[in-house]
Amino acid sequence: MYSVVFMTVLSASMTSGATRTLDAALKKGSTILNLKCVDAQTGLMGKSLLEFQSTKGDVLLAHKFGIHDVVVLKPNKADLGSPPLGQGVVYRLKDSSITVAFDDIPEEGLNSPLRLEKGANEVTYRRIKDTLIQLSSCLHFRTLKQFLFCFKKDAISKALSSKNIFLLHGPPGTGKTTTVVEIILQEVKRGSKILACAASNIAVDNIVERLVPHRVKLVRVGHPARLLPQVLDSALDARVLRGDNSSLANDIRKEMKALNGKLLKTKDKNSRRDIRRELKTLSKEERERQVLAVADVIKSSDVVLTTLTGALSRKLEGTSFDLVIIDEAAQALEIACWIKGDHLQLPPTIQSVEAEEKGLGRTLFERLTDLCGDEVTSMLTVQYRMHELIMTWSSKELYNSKIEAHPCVAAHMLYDLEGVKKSSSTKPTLILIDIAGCDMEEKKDEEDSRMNEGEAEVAITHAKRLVQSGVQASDIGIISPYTAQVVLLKMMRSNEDKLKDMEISTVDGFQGREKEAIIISMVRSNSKKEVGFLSDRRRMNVVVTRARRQCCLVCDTETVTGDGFLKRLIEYFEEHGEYLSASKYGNE
Ligand SMILES: Nc1ncnc2c1ncn2[C@@H]1O[C@H](COP(=O)(O)OP(=O)(O)OP(=O)(O)O)[C@@H](O)[C@H]1O
Repeated sequence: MYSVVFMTVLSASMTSGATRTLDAALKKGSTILNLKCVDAQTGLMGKSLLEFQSTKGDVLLAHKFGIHDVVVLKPNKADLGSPPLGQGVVYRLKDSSITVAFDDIPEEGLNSPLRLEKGANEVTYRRIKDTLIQLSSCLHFRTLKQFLFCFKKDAISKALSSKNIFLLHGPPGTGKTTTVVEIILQEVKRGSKILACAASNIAVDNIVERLVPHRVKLVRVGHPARLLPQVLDSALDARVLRGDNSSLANDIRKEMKALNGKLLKTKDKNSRRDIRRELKTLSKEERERQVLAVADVIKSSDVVLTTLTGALSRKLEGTSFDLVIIDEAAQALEIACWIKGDHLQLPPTIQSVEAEEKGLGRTLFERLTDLCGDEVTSMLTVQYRMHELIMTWSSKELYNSKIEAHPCVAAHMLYDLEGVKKSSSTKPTLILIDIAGCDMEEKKDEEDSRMNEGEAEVAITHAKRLVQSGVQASDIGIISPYTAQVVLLKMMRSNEDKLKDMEISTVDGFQGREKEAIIISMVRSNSKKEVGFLSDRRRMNVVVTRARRQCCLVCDTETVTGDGFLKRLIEYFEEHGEYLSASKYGNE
């Protein structure tokens, strides 16, 4: 019964985001029309990188494509539901071009006008659906009642000695990821082969980044265009290229590159067919070599890291593991994981309201917590990230005041960092910059995401002041819950050379990560006091607790205090931090 409900809601979740007409897709920015292919290269570990530009002018029309998005390529005039020429992942974006990584170069149609559509990740969908079918015949939740739950001081030894399932729960900064890394290191020493997964690519990359300095034999399985640049060296494709089979595969790729170039220039139909045939043969040969090379890399790795759905990759078929670790399990769809997390941080992202209402939003982590009641409410309580003032709001609001700050971080200040001066910008731990009454109303973009230009300017100004006081740009992060605001902030950053290493992202891009200084741009500013999903406690909990030494909140207090939860947040900042009006925080 449970699986039938899931199957229905899963389909609902897949179809709810679909656009019904081309006009609507254009309006939503989920389609780019009138493109021509201007370059084809073999790169990024054997993928075909095709660059597209507008047939009409220099700059691409406004769109909502982002790096890592799954896209499909179609002839310009094809019907909305028609089969694509190919499916790929956005690899590079410029104002005037978009580069997509394809597994294979599309066979036909590259010489005619083209369009790109944002696509659903069908591989993920198919894998989840297959898993659900398999689970429906063998799922017995009650057998999961036996598991361990413990405090961090015992966490590593208990995890190492537990026979079946071990569940680790901890509020922000209490060292869950650090503990997972330590467990992996110790298990590797004991000769275990480990599969480490998480719901999102970024959470997997966090573990890879922390393991790399320990020189563990590891491999990160996943599409290279979707990985953080810092972990590309550990990617399966990179390791395959460094393997024994790689020199032959390299020669094949060089040949393919030359042929791809020739294909673009050739007009004669027969010659084009011959080239395509040759490319097909080469591509097959390369793939066979790759299968062997991939098997070698997986076999020789002690730790394999991938997303939950990536773990169902054919590349891992036939490999067995001694230990499976699921990081950020509280953010994972139950179907996707069969355990570490915090159910008071980000929940899974679900597109369909119907799917969420019918139970897709519930995670295995929550289910286990509920099933076992008080037995499982123990949690790690000492955190090693935040100044006490930053931590206390989250602790009181979400964890019954149970979190403590370790003395090594409880009073650490921004100006304690090497090279940072004590200034009016670096002295406060909490800053509230109020845009109320400053004529900085929110706006909607074409896809209904919200932005606030005035607020973005204030956030950038504060970041510049921090840098002037000696804070490294790479130690600063700006988080906004709205994608349109993130895009706007990134555009503003591109004009500020000194801020180029500052990270700007939505909340999801920051889960599991931290920065010395975090600036939050809340965006909402309207007379109706509408706050949308800002009132999601779990989301705001993640945002505030990414900050180690300073948390700066930029918002319209008149608007956001319309919500009781946000009102308490504002009052906390007013009471314990520095209050400034945006009018006195002029642009520089
Ligand atoms: N025992 C420890 N001693 C000193 N520092 C620690 C210890 N454990 C963790 N840390 C540091 O505390 C910070 C937070 O750790 P970590 O990222 O592992 O926490 P987390 O529980 O996974 O956080 P979150 O869920 O909020 O992302 C990191 O900077 C980490 O290096």
